[in-house]
Amino acid sequence: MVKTYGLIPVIRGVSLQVNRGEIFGLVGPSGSGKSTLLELLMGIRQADEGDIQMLGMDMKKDARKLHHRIGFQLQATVLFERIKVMEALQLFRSYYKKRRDLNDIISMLNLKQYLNQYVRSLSDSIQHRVALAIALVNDPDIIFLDEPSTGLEDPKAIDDMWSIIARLQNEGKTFVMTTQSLDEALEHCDRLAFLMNGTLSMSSTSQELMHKLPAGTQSLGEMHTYLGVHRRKGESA
Ligand SMILES: Nc1ncnc2c1ncn2[C@@H]1O[C@H](COP(=O)(O)OP(=O)(O)OP(=O)(O)O)[C@@H](O)[C@H]1O
Repeated sequence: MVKTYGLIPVIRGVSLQVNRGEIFGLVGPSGSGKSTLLELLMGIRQADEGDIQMLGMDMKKDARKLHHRIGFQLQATVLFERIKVMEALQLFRSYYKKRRDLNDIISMLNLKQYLNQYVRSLSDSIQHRVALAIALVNDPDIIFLDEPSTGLEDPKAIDDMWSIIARLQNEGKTFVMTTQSLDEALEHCDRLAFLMNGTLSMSSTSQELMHKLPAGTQSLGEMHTYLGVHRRKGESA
């Protein structure tokens, strides 16, 4: 895929495959093009070049059908802050024919006590749970998450989020997520792809990568230094 904003190329020829049932992480620093790539995959933006096949369908030809089979949690939750939690869930659920049981979503996300509260009155971490709940209303096969732990300062909230994602993966759901955190990606994603200036520098399973990385590699900067050294030597990382 290629995507240019005006004259500025943001995605410069990315090709990737995500396997059904896996948690796939797009890792990269701020501005590397992660959100844009995610938005292309979700069909929110159109690629200038390239095709997307998903669930046996073509994103251009079968966009409407595909939209019913995906869910997403973007970084901003401002869209629905002026309504109550239950109203937001019912509203988004009403857009779809296939729907997940609302009580199941409410109990999985532990939202019962907040249903009659305005979204804007809730803490960031609860708003985050509401956004994830909304991503589930159509019982999607593929769930896209844009930096899901950004804004969650409480470690318990982050652990809870990953437990919910693990439970959904056990049901067979596929996740495609972006993150700036190498640690988080290594711990929770089955496979990773590294995005830098709109190109993929590598994709690998987390297991393989953990064995290859020098002990103590923690940051994305160290990771890119490692990849750069290997590329200069003509080796595959
Ligand atoms: N609608 C737009 N019009 C023009 N440029 C844009 C637009 N959206 C993003 N960009 C630019 O494209 C580049 C990639 O942005 P993108 O948000 O995809 O990166 P990112 O890796 O997700 O960054 P972050 O982690 O900060 O969200 C940035 O330089 C950004 O300023």
